[in-house]
Amino acid sequence: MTHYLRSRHDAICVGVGTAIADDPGLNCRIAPVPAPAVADIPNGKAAVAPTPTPFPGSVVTGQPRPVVIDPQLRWDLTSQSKVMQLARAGQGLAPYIITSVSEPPAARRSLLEEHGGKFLLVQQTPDARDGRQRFDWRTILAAVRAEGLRSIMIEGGGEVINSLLSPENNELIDSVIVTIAPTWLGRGGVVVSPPRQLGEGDGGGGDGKGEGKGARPPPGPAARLANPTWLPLGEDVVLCGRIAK
Ligand SMILES: NC(=O)C1=CN([C@@H]2O[C@H](COP(=O)(O)OP(=O)(O)OC[C@H]3O[C@@H](n4cnc5c(N)ncnc54)[C@H](OP(=O)(O)O)[C@@H]3O)[C@@H](O)[C@H]2O)C=CC1
Ligand SMILES: Nc1nc(O)c(N)c(N[C@@H]2O[C@H](COP(=O)(O)O)[C@@H](O)[C@H]2O)n1
Repeated sequence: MTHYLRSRHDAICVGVGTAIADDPGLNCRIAPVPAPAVADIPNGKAAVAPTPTPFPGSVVTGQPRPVVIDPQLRWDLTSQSKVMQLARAGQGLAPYIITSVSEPPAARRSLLEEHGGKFLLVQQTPDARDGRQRFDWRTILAAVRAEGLRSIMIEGGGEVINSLLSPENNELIDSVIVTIAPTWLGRGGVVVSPPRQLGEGDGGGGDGKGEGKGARPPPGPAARLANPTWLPLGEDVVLCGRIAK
């Protein structure tokens, strides 16, 4: 499923936490999946949803562009990083690294550019919730779009997914695909639990403990997927849906 989805997007995105933890390849390791021929569709009706064509204007060539969110350049990218080895072997593309470091180390920039990657300089702004300097997802997507990339799969990890699933970003998400495997990941597993929107309350902005005037508004309804589809796939179940409005 992951590689099928990678084959359908111009770009795939992970956070620096994933890049450091996994040294991922971030390439597509299946051949492009063709749309089913009409003759293959039983009784003239599709037994499964037809394979979607890539987004209009997409530059999909079989390999997605890895996009790594690394504001402080914590990822020690070297010529031996898997993504760079795959780029040299013609089995993947070198990453675009979204950073707020205006002058990345010259050697790393040269290495990246020799492989066809680049740094994309993006300014961070204070997060409305905690004041931390963060990238706004609209700015990230605009920077990716300016490179001619028209579709992006946000693959992980937990912090990236939580930040994108924040209520204020819901309108940016076309669809959500979750694979559920019969596995407990344990303490080191990825926890996805985006913040919940506050509901209509008295809005007093108090300490959140009290009742009535001055208390924090109660939480609004929990976020849900609309029209969810559950598909068994081997031992796993794949959940697809759109964010409910
Ligand atoms: N099962 C699955 O499908 C997947 C699992 N994973 C797993 O996820 C784990 C890593 O997850 P996690 O540790 O949460 O790390 P992430 O990969 O989510 O990266 C988090 C880092 O990315 C940067 N970042 C994320 N969002 C923003 C933003 N809006 N603005 C600025 N910077 C941002 C921050 O870097 P900084 O701290 O430098 O500010 C942050 O610490 C790995 O173990 C990996 O195996 C990963 C992908 C898929
Ligand atoms: N196990 C798993 N299932 C998925 O559905 C995933 N999207 C991932 N994602 C991440 O993919 C990376 C694997 O490395 P390659 O890029 O394929 O070399 C790794 O970062 C996983 O955390 N994983």
